[in-house]
Amino acid sequence: MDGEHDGWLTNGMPPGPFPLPVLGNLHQLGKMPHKALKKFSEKYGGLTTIFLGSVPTVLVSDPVILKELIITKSEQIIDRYNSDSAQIIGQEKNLLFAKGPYWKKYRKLFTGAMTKARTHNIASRIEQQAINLNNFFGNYAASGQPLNPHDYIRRYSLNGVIDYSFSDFVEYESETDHIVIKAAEIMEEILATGNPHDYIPFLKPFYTAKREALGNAVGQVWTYCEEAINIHRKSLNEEKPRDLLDLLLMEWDKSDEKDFYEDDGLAKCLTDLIVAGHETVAITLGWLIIFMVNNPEMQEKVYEELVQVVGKGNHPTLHHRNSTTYLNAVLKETLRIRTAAPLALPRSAVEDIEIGGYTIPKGTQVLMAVYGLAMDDNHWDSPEEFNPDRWIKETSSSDYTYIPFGLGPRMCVGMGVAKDELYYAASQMLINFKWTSCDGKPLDDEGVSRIALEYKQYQIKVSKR
Ligand code: HEM
Repeated sequence: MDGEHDGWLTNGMPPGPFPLPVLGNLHQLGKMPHKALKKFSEKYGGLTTIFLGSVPTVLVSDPVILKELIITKSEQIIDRYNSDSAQIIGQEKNLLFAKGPYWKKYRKLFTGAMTKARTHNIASRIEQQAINLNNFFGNYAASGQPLNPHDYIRRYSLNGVIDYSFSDFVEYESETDHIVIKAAEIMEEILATGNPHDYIPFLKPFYTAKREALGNAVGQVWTYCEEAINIHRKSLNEEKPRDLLDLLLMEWDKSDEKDFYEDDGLAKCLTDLIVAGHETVAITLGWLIIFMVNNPEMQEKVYEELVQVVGKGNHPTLHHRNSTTYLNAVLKETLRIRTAAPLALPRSAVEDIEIGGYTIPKGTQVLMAVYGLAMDDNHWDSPEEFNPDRWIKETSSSDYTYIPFGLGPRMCVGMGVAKDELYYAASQMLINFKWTSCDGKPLDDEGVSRIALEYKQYQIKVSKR
């Protein structure tokens, strides 16, 4: 079947808006691309072709087609699409952007080590970071000053990853020149705004300085990870693994494919945990605070549930998670309504794929409409409403319409860590403090669209319970 680009035939690809030379449809995405893309899906259907500059891209927004493509045909869509920036970040040697058998082998190593991390209670490192964050908020509450939580929740999410992975962390109170914080900030700033040369290759020469800055920042994190590998290898005690890196070295040692792995590849994959795990968790916590401030009765309900399950003066732990139904629903709803990765991460068609009566040609970039699916009123009652009860009443058809961590064999490898980090921080923050707006008005809940769907920074009052 031929798709129509508003009258323009696309050789069997799904329909979509008419693309301009050079720009493609970039000019139609505006300041909120996730919303513009949702409108395209509504107009053209569950498979829509758009051109991001010169990059042909298929957006998948139908849950049935999504399941067929990402689960049933998973091998045909397992690779990532590598933009120029992605190439700089990973050189196709990292988990985020590598392809084929290389990716599979490193993914196996990480999945194995992360599963073992559960039995060795490595998540207790994250718990300690949540306690440190709350001690910091405690000092702030005592001062009575308005708080912009942005920098501190970011530091928590970074600490969560580097403590869990390397037994390293930075203090909340101090100015720090920790190499990873500086490098992560540079990387995120460069990536967040999007890079036109990723879509319009002839612009590359105009972005030399930016490309070099990205390469230098990521290079510093590789060096940090390589040094951590050396130190861990010398001090590893297999009886008492301290963190994820210890467990990775142990998995490597017992692997049938021991000779395949290299320090260079491991360092690049470890770098991903920082790149992919820092902003995403911090942004989700930032949104959680907004929705709790704007819905004081829900905040109160979470508090009461925590007091009942955990007891006042006690630290919530993962053992309490199964009993805090309402808090779990609040976290799920936050990840639905303001998902940090509204288009997940781009996949690439490994070969020509026949689906839904159309062809997705080999090499085409494929995006999952994470935001579009989560906000589709064909699948959700009043999707624009923050309503944790929808998860308790189970009235939603959430299977393939709720995919904040992606789908299939290439879904987020850090999902378990992310959920632990979110639970620890949220439970501590909400049992210990009351969060209110400074002027009694609701906080902005629209946000700004950068590479992630970010909140606008805000100030709030935090008072001790
Ligand atoms: C709220 C927090 C997070 C969200 C919403 C999120 C979301 C995602 C999504 C949508 C993908 C792409 C999945 C796909 O293609 O199907 C992904 C991949 C990935 N995420 Fe996360 N993530 C989060 C936290 C984390 C954390 C904490 C880590 C590390 C500890 C992490 C590490 C990764 C890595 C390494 C990949 C690439 C996996 C691969 O290609 O094999 N993420 N994440």
